[in-house]
Amino acid sequence: MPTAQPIPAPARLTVLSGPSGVGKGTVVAEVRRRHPDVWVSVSVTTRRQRPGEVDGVHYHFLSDAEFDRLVAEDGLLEWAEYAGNRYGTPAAPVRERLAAGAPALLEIELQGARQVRARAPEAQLVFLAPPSWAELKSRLAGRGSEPPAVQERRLAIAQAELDAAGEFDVVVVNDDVARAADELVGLLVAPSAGKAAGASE
Ligand SMILES: Nc1nc2c(ncn2[C@@H]2O[C@H](COP(=O)(O)OP(=O)(O)O)[C@@H](O)[C@H]2O)c(=O)[nH]1
Ligand SMILES: Nc1ncnc2c1ncn2[C@@H]1O[C@H](COP(=O)(O)OP(=O)(O)O)[C@@H](O)[C@H]1O
Repeated sequence: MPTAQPIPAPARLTVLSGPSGVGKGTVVAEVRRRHPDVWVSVSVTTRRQRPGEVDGVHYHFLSDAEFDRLVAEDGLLEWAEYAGNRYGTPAAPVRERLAAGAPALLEIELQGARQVRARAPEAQLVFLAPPSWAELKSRLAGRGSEPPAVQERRLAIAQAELDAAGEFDVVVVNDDVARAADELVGLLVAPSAGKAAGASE
């Protein structure tokens, strides 16, 4: 568990989580298409680069040793192992962004979201949910970026992630990309409405 300094408050930090294949990347891309000024953290990962992914844009792709070094240096705001690879949020860019009073968006998995909650209780946690389990399976398979065994592994994790949706401040259902992007934009720009207005029971 990282021990770097706490994030300055009250700047708005939003975390978007949800199971693999639910459409996090697609919805965030739509938000950025409409609002290029929305800043999204670029994570580091030890996962292998997929075709079409650009180093430094989609992720910073690191070796295990490079990732170890960042952890040792306390350079990550949070990090987690997911389906056999490690992923983490570089702390400095997020801290700079928030210190400047500008919103920051992290797209990370459940363990990382919990770490952010522990370190920055004022952060807004948003869970992106699929309209149904069948639809989640078909999106993950339809993307075709992982072999079936990896898809199965991600679906097993997805079940646990869906069970944790109640820990989040807001649940956004990704039934339609444009609608879900609208809802996310509303949460990003509302100064503090997310936690109060969107809190799920
Ligand atoms: N904790 C944590 N999770 C991350 C980070 N970056 C990405 N993830 C999550 O890692 C999981 C796997 O990401 P990826 O391999 O890109 O697959 P995809 O999101 O299904 O396309 C997803 O749930 C991401 O949201 C990070 O910096 N920290
Ligand atoms: N609202 C939606 N309706 C139908 N398909 C979607 C929707 N959102 C995303 N998808 C598709 O689902 C697949 C997984 O989306 P992706 O953004 O890669 O998910 P994640 O980043 O959560 O793993 C992609 O093929 C994407 O085009």
